[in-house]
Amino acid sequence: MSSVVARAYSSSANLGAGFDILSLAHKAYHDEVEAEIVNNEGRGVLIETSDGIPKETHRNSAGAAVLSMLEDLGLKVTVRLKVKKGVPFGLGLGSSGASASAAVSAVNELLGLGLRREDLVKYAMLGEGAVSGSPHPDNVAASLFGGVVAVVSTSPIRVAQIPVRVAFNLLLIIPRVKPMEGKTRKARELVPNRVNLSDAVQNARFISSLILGLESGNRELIRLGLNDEIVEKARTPMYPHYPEVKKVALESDAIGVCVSGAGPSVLVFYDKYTDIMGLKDRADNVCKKNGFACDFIETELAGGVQIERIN
Ligand SMILES: Nc1ncnc2c1ncn2[C@@H]1O[C@H](COP(=O)(O)OP(=O)(O)OP(=O)(O)O)[C@@H](O)[C@H]1O
Ligand SMILES: N[C@@H](CCO)C(=O)O
Repeated sequence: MSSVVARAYSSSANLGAGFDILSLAHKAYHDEVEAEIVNNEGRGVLIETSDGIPKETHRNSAGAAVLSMLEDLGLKVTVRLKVKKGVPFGLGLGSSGASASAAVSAVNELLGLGLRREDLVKYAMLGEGAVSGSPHPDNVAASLFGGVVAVVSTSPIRVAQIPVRVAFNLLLIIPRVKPMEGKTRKARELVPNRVNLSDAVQNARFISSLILGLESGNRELIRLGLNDEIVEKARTPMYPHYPEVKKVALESDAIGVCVSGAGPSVLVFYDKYTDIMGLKDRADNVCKKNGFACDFIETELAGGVQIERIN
């Protein structure tokens, strides 16, 4: 019985003010999903995993994503997905998105569907919706495309890859805490439906600054762009450590800092001008002051989803 294995990397979404828009993939962690055909009698998705995530298809981001794909394309096939988690979940590292991205890519290859990556984003984000209550495209766009991406349209899906003309490294500051059940769902409930025009304009300025800074290699524009007047502020109760972690990181001359996805992890952009050792010490003290230790993962931009092997 043939099978296809796909690998998708972790991601940090909501770069600066880019809530549901700007995201990047990093090599910190990855998921692997193996897809195989069980039979051609009926439509179904079976989940095999021993990594602490739901085995029910509709509660698993990978299963829900693939089922939406089979239903939308009218395919009568039952597939099995063996999900091997590498991305820790519930920490803002795009874990549910990585599984969904790897799963739809493996099935696309397995069934020879020839779908474009935008099509795969459409299905993978439905997998995200099964987990967080609302389909958001940013994590899966980063895991599928790689690099830094902007989801510029959701109907139809359009993803722009942002050219990065500046050398930077990434530091993930990951609280060593028990993942909150349904963390992203709860975080999305905190986002206001109505905002002040002044805050919306300020966030548009931040997004402009971030994208222009990445494309031009302007360090100051990147730092300015990694701010958010709306979502990060609304969600601060979920990560009270963040404002002070950001403060000490900038005092250590980080390029810029933002919350990774829906948190609680924090993403730091840094380079040769950054006192990275001092930054980690200071951030570690802040975490301890908040009652928990943190892991510090130095990483870099990752590519998009990869078909690892076809058995
Ligand atoms: N394939 C999967 N991989 C990871 N988590 C999954 C998966 N399927 C369902 N889940 C559930 O989703 C939740 C984790 O997803 P959640 O969106 O809250 O955080 P995350 O994806 O790890 O980070 P982010 O904030 O970047 O989205 C957990 O409750 C987990 O049980
Ligand atoms: N944009 C999503 C990303 C989750 O990682 C959210 O913040 O809800």
